[in-house]
Amino acid sequence: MVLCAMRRQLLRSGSCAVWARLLLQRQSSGCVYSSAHGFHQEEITEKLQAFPGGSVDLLKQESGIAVLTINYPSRMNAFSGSMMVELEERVSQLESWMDGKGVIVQGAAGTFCSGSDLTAVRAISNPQDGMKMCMFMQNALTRLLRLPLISVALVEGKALGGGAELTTACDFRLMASGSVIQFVHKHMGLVPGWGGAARLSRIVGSQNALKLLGGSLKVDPEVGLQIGLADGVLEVPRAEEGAGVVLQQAENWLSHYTEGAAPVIQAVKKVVLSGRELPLYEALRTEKDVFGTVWGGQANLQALANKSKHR
Ligand SMILES: CCC(=O)SCCNC(=O)CCNC(=O)[C@H](O)C(C)(C)COP(=O)(O)OP(=O)(O)OC[C@H]1O[C@@H](n2cnc3c(N)ncnc32)[C@H](O)[C@@H]1OP(=O)(O)O
Repeated sequence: MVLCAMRRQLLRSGSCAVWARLLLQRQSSGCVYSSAHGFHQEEITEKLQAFPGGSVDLLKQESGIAVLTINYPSRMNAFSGSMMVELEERVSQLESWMDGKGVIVQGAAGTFCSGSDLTAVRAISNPQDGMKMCMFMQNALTRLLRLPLISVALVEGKALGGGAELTTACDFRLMASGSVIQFVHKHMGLVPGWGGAARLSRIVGSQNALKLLGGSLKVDPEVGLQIGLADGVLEVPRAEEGAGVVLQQAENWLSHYTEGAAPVIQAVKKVVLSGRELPLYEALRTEKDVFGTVWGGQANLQALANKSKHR
């Protein structure tokens, strides 16, 4: 409501650029829900902490590529309540990583994530708490998608339910041979609530999204490539399975897009993000602002001094 009033006032005063900047700031903070929507972060965090187990681990590497690991192998990396809270904390850490360029989201022990922990789901099955959990995860996953880092979901084994939704909160998806992404929500009497349906429709188009959700279809790497859900398939020879071989392949794949100075890579992500999320007029103005942050910057001056050629 407050934002709508501000928007009207800014539009009346012709300050569209200011509005666009405000919108982008709001977007980059990822606050889909705030107290104005009845969402109280501390209240839901406390409720989620009552369902502990597993962890979400973050490894920031000197290469500028971080690895975020969903780690609860005894439950096929399902999200416990405390893991949802940890996810949000890890996203905050990535938001303030000045040297970061990319992030790979993976599951521990050769499988991606089997969605929310059904033990917790059973215990908080009333609609009010379900909605609060849903708002919490939408906020966290929207902020993950809006990081100024290029993100890749590395899918090994199974990505089910909320796990499938998590893959859509990354810029790219790489599927290892034998892996499956499946929106099993319909079988659970549900629809996605972590923002997965909205993002999926944008990735594969609404026709394909309707098929995947309506049929709870199993997407293997071949189908994934066909419909544009997967951006690459990692073939892992049996003898080389395990021991981080797939992760290394994903890092190699991502490094094609993260080579260069961190401020430039972050700027690339920001202009694409604004193109993806803002109306054209506002995206153009944002692009100009981001351009201003790299023009005459260290990488730009260095390239000019080197008389770079692009043969
Ligand atoms: C946001 C909405 C949602 O995400 S709703 C949740 C959607 N996810 C599901 O319904 C997944 C249900 N699980 C399964 O279908 C199977 O366990 C899958 C993942 C296919 C693995 O099968 P399989 O390889 O045969 O192993 P398993 O069933 O013996 O599982 C190993 C242990 O992991 C557990 N597990 C698995 N998924 C979850 C989950 N989402 N929540 C809680 N626990 C889960 C299983 O119960 C099993 O535990 P245990 O060894 O029996 O103690």
